[in-house]
Amino acid sequence: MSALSTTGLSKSYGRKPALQDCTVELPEGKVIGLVGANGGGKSTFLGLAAGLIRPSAGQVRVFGDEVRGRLHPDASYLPQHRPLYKDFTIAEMIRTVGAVNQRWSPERVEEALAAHPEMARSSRVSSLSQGMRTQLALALSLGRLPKLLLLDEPMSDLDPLAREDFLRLVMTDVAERGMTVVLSSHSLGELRDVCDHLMLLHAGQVLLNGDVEKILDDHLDVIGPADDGGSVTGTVIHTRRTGRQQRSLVRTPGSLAAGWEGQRPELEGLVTDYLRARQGNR
Ligand SMILES: Nc1ncnc2c1ncn2[C@@H]1O[C@H](COP(=O)(O)OP(=O)(O)OP(=O)(O)O)[C@@H](O)[C@H]1O
Repeated sequence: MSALSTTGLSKSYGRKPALQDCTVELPEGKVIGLVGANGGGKSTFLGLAAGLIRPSAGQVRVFGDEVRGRLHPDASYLPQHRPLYKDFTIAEMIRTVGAVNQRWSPERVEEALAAHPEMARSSRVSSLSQGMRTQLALALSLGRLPKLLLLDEPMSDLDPLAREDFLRLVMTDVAERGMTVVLSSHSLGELRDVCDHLMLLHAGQVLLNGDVEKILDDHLDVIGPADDGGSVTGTVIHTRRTGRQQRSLVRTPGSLAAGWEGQRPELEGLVTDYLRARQGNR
């Protein structure tokens, strides 16, 4: 079964479409990287999956159950603005979230915070740095022992060591409990290390959705003479010309003509080429 599936899912704010006719299946037990340019629809997609945003059309299902205006009991959602009460202490926050969740593991919260002795349980949320708030919010999300964890740009305010700790915590639950993670990020380098599956959104449309290795296998970076573009077979996603050479990202390439060389693309370059093709060269 898919952890998360959508059918014809659309969301408009007024007349402005933020997500258009999105039909995807996101596999269970995998780490799914949700990427795209600013305003591409990533937060909207995650908000819809969490039941916090009402669709304009279409459906979202989590483990087969239609999401209707509330978070699925097997899901946790960490939005970009961390959902914490500023006047509460850390201990009060943990108790409060624990009290409203039937499935709750205070031990998991403590494990998640163990690497941060500086976060005294008597500290008020208002006194925590942005990164500390993210760590607390993640610990609370993991305390629900979710089967699906939805994370909206979770690492944007973490330092490099905290990012490593963050990913290690999440990957432990993926490995030990088969948790599925949908993780939006602008840092493709970071995603490359942890993601099995990639979903690329641009202007509310799904440009790519699939297993990362399969996506990379389906593409080729080809380099050849600038005046010989007609020899390239397959779907050319994006081309750049420099002097007498041209470099193209090609989907489902055929055999290469004489004078051309090809190599498997890197994930970062592939995503950038898809976005450049939509936005014009910059
Ligand atoms: N509450 C809202 N009211 C009106 N428009 C909105 C609202 N939320 C998002 N939008 C618009 O919907 C589109 C998608 O926004 P969204 O925040 O989902 O993108 P994103 O991919 O998460 O962007 P970013 O990478 O910048 O965080 C954008 O054009 C944005 O301006």
